[in-house]
Amino acid sequence: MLRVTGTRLMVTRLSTVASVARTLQWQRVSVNVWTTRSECCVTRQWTRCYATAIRQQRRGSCGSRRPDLGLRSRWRSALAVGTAFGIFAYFALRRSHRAAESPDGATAGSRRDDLPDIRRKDIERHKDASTGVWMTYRDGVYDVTDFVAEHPGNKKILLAAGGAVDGFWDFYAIHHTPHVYRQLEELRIGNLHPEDAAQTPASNGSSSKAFSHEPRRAPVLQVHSARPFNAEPPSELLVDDFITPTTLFFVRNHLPVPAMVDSVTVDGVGVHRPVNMSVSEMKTRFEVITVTTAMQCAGNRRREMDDFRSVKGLQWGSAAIGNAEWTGVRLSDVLAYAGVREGDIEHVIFQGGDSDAEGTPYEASIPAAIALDPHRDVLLAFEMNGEPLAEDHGAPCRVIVPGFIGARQVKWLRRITASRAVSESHWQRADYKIVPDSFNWAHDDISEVMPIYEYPVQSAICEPANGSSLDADEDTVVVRGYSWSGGGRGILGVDVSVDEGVTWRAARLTQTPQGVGRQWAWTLFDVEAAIPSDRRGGRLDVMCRAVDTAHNSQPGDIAAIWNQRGLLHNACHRVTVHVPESH
Ligand code: HEM
Repeated sequence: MLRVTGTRLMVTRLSTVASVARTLQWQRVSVNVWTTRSECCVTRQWTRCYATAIRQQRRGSCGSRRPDLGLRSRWRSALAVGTAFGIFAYFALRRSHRAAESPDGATAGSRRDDLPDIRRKDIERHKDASTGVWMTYRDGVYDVTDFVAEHPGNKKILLAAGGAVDGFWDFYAIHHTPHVYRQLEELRIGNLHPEDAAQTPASNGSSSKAFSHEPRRAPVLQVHSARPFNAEPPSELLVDDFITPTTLFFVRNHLPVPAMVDSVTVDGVGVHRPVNMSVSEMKTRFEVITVTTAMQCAGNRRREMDDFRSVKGLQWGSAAIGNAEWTGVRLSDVLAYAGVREGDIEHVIFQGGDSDAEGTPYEASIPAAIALDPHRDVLLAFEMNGEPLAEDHGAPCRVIVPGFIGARQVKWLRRITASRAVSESHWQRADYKIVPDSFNWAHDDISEVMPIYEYPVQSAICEPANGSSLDADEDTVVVRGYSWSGGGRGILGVDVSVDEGVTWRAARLTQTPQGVGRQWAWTLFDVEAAIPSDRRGGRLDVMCRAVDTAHNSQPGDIAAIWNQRGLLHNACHRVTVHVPESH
């Protein structure tokens, strides 16, 4: 990899260098030159590029004539354009560096004067690993070859190989975040040639139709992605109620909300009696129960992990969690009715009604031992907090798997399949997995990595809010937050520190009685702590850490659990507040 930080030019593969050089008709430029990690060396190459272009313009050359790149003519050209180019290059580079460093919706994919123009026909030739994979976004050209294996959306990215991502991102609008723009610009190799830019196909409007079932949402939600909708409430509001109001419950949609269909089928290995039933049939055929359980997105607190070291994914704060009362029928009853027996199957697959641009539905699976165990309280739920499910939460019926990450609790449930293997979906096989730093994306197989199911022990401070200012009249600070552990493990205690972890105080816990091993609901905690006098007029760090009933505690720092998808961030939580001088 050749990285030239001075110009923010990043070229990821030698083959790319060669291809760019070919594109620009630099056949005589030795690729060896490019491997030198010297900024001025590369700058010289770009100088040549401009020089050649200017020479061609003077000659009225259409570019089909190969420029003379012999040593003497190179120097003559460089001298001829030297001064003018220096001034021009300085301002051009400065402008494009700014765009490259912190691209936003306006600057991502905009032209950069420090990069070459590349013709569409050359981009179209780069469609697979043998040629390298290139694609465009607006006026930008990107080499994503090495990124494909690491792409959180897996092979989907190849749909845009050799072409434009713009239309795909109308649908997968989860990409329109500063975070993705930044990653994208790191892969930048050039500009789409101005003559080809006009031909980039516009959106055909199909994404608007796909998103025609989106419901109205509470304005209080902080939106991370509008399409598909992903949002969380302000964390201070989370601790006001033990049961999170539905309108404040975080929403994690991978795909557009589908049209409502009231039918769930059961099929697959060992199914002697295929089932196709509506919610009202479920209610009459099976016992209806209510389970109080927290649900947490596997990406909750990702933003903190990203602050430590960059990760890939939506920048969730600490409120991608909620605690609700879910009413429905036991999955174990439904599977028994269909004739499925333990021993026949290894996994149960859930298919949602939401599907991607190619019509592939969202899918996830859970181990059969969990699905068939009535004590695990896995539900086909049709009510949340005493009301029929809201559209954003899977109406009319969704799966609830207490103690598991949210991604396995499939919304808009259409189909349940008893199976010997896990779901084939990319969300099961390639995403929602944590790989070690040693994982080699080019050679190791992500589908061999264990999927995440249960959540580890977690706690977070919701009040005071990070970055807020305490009241000057107060000598104490009231700290409130939530705690939870996956797998039915309850919370034994939560400790809070206001002196950088030197001393800790036990917080008061608010819990609901649930059976041992079935403690699905969260625990709220609060404590009032004296503000250390030496903090007046400065900042105060407030920390919390929880211990679950299996005596697991939260890791002290992020380094040990950092992973590139930013999943399961449960390191000790810390907020920093300002303490004014007392009056
Ligand atoms: C070209 C550069 C691209 C970059 C830098 C990129 C980056 C990302 C990132 C960071 C995510 C994680 C989002 C999250 O879960 O929070 C993601 C997810 C995804 N991407 Fe891309 N992507 C690219 C191209 C594409 C293309 C061309 C497609 C489709 C044709 C695509 C389809 C998807 C899908 C389906 C997901 C999963 C969404 C989900 O599970 O919610 N991506 N991508």
